[in-house]
Amino acid sequence: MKAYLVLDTGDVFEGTWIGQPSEVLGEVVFTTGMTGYQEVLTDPSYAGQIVTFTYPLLGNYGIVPGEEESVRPHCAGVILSEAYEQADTSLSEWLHRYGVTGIAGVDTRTVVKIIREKKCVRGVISPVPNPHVEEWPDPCSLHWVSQVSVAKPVTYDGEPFSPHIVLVDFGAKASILRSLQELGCRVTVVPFHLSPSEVAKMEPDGLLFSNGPGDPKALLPYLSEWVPFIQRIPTMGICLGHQLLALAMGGDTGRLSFGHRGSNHPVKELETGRVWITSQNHGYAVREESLDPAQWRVTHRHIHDGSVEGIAHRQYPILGVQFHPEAHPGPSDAAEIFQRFIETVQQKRKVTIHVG
Ligand SMILES: NC(=O)CC[C@H](N)C(=O)O
Repeated sequence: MKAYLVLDTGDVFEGTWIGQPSEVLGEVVFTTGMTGYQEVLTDPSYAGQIVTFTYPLLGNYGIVPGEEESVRPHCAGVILSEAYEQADTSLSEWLHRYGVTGIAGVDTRTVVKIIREKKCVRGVISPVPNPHVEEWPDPCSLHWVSQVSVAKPVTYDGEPFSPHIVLVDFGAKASILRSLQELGCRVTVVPFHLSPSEVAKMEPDGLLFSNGPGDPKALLPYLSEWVPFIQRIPTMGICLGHQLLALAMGGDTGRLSFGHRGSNHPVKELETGRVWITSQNHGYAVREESLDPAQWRVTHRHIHDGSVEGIAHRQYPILGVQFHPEAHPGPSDAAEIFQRFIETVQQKRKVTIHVG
């Protein structure tokens, strides 16, 4: 049986199935990393999306236990050129185990060119070349975050006297938790819908708003409640979390013309002029013109399109980064962001202890 990739632009690609043969639909995005397919496929931020890998060979180093970013793959589907099937655990077997659908043998270069030209492209992986689509999934639905956030709070002990960070889970990658643990922190991961006053009872020294899937505006109803807390408790946001902090404080977000996804995105730190190669996965970004310069400082910018990649509040201890300092996949040039956040947390603790 043949597999077809049918785009809403009218383009049709014929290929072969990998993973679980079934019909899936979603936004078609592309990622440019040369390695790290397992981390990409298990990154919860891809929930609802069909991911095209631009690197032409996938599966060549198998599936490596411990390299997951969550317990299972979350993307709706996978598009690739060639799948290598000789590894101990093959990619196709692994996708099949989790019911994830994929199509191989696709001219991914052409798919990417179409996305770059048309900006937002939706598609279907189907056993027929003319599938009937009743309704496209809505990226601005709460469904995506709801299905990837933890069900109830979980605490991970840290080193004695270490700060307590509450990680608000919108679909957090495991490497974010690991990065905080490496710095000795005690971490409590909480569901995204837990009320901020419940979180405050946990006496966090710092808050971290995680990455996650979908349009950040789906979370608007939850944000105003957080404002008094993020003005008081040092808070950092990563990717979706960064977008949410901007929205909460009156900023706006919008779609990029096409997303930044891959392990090779250059970002400039404006204060030092240093360029980091960063890991990225986002289709939305904070709109610079929506940020009041009296309140916000843009700290990082994408070298390719100049979009906002980092912000810091001038008055409150809030910082956000659009890229992924936890890497996985990709380089750890930006890992020091965690260090800086924890320093701010420690500073605030000292002041509080001193004053209190
Ligand atoms: N990795 C993320 O957190 C992605 C954020 C958001 N879903 C976007 O696409 O922009």
